[in-house]
Amino acid sequence: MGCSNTATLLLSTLKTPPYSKPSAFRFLQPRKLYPNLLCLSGKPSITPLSCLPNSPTLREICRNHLPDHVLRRLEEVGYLVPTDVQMEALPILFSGNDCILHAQTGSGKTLTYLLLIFSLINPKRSAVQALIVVPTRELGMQVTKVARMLAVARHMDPELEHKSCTVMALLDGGMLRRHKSWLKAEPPTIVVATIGSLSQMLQKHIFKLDSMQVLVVDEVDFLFNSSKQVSSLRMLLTSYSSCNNRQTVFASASIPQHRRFIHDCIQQKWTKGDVVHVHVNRIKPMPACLRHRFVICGRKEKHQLLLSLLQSDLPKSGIIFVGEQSEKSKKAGKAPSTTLLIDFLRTSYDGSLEILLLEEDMNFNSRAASLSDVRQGDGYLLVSTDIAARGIDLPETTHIYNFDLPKTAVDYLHRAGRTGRMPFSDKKYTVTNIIVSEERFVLQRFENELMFNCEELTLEVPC
Ligand SMILES: Nc1ncnc2c1ncn2[C@@H]1O[C@H](COP(=O)(O)OP(=O)(O)OP(=O)(O)O)[C@@H](O)[C@H]1O
Repeated sequence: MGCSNTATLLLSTLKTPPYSKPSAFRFLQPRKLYPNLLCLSGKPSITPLSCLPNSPTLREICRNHLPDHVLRRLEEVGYLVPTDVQMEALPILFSGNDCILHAQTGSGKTLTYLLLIFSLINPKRSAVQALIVVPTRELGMQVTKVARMLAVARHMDPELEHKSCTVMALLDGGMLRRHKSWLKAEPPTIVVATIGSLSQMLQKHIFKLDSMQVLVVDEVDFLFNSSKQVSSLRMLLTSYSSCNNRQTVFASASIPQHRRFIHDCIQQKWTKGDVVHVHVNRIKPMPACLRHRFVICGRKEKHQLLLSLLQSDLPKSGIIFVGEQSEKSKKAGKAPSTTLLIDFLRTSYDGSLEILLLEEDMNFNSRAASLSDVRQGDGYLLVSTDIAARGIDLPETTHIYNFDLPKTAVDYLHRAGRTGRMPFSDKKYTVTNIIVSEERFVLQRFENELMFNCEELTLEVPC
């Protein structure tokens, strides 16, 4: 495209909230309702707790709880300094408490709960000792990869040298028959599962939870909100296992109505009564490294505008979020917006990034292929629906584009959080919303709810 596009930043009414003090501290806030309940809440801080002078290393926090070979493995892969959520939550988890990990996207919740698991499992025992429940196959594959990365640590004790812990991914779209034989022959130490596949195994009594010491539910708010998954999840939490026999961890960057949720956890016996709510960056849920912008245009100009943005931003890698196709549009036989956008980009985009698609309607193999291409390539533009919005960790992503606005503020938070996933980097990452003028008030609502500021960007639309 030969036309120039000059980006001019307009309107930057930065909100300066009274809480943005550059101090980092924590406080204990006992709840009236549950005197035993601890709520650890880190106030927003410019300096992360983990970067303050004299803050402990990850090894120091984990020293008396993790075997030495796992500690060494952590350092080999570069996990030296704890993130804030790791620093706050690990001592609580190691002391045996159930925990609700409530911290920003990209803050390191996965490693937090995995370190608890590795502190408790005994590789000599042939039984499933930890279960991690995730909402999607893609997130399950990612968590499995991190768990296996820790599991390859070689034991120094010659008796245990060849007895490393095993990690099974029991995910929708997998080969359940093969898993069945594996579970019967030699149960894995850790299972990462989607609720559908797990429930099938539990119903057929192929899989028992008698020896489970840790149960983790990742993206817990999403699972409780999903009409397809919630009843199986409740069964897992109460009928198939008892909170007294296990340590329970719920994790998410968003737990709307968290007091209500904690109340339910205790009442329904999903957790023990002294569950601790670790709430990091309580008042500022959106990572500070994200810069948010919006561009207003007509509906028909969106494709061209996205192209102009890609040409001026030059992302290293980016994710373009598109809304799900409505049932009405499907029935009318129309092509989904994802297909239209992919076709447009493949013919008009002349940059170096690979254009890839990820959406729910693709079969599991194509979905896996897209993600593996994303991880192996030199740079990508991933066009996706909200299936990529939760948990997916692609640290190379520098730009997020909301080609269609998400439905809720929580969805916005998770989409935006697919970038800015380098805990100790001081780089800035960009989230851009391409909206029509009537959507401005929706975006404003998200800004108010999530306490961030979105700047307007005016582009000279190409002729
Ligand atoms: N202590 C650490 N040091 C360096 N990098 C870390 C550390 N802990 C986690 N990370 C990295 O931070 C990135 C984000 O971690 P993770 O995927 O656990 O985030 P999360 O809190 O689960 O985010 P989300 O809510 O979006 O799922 C990962 O790439 C991970 O490898």
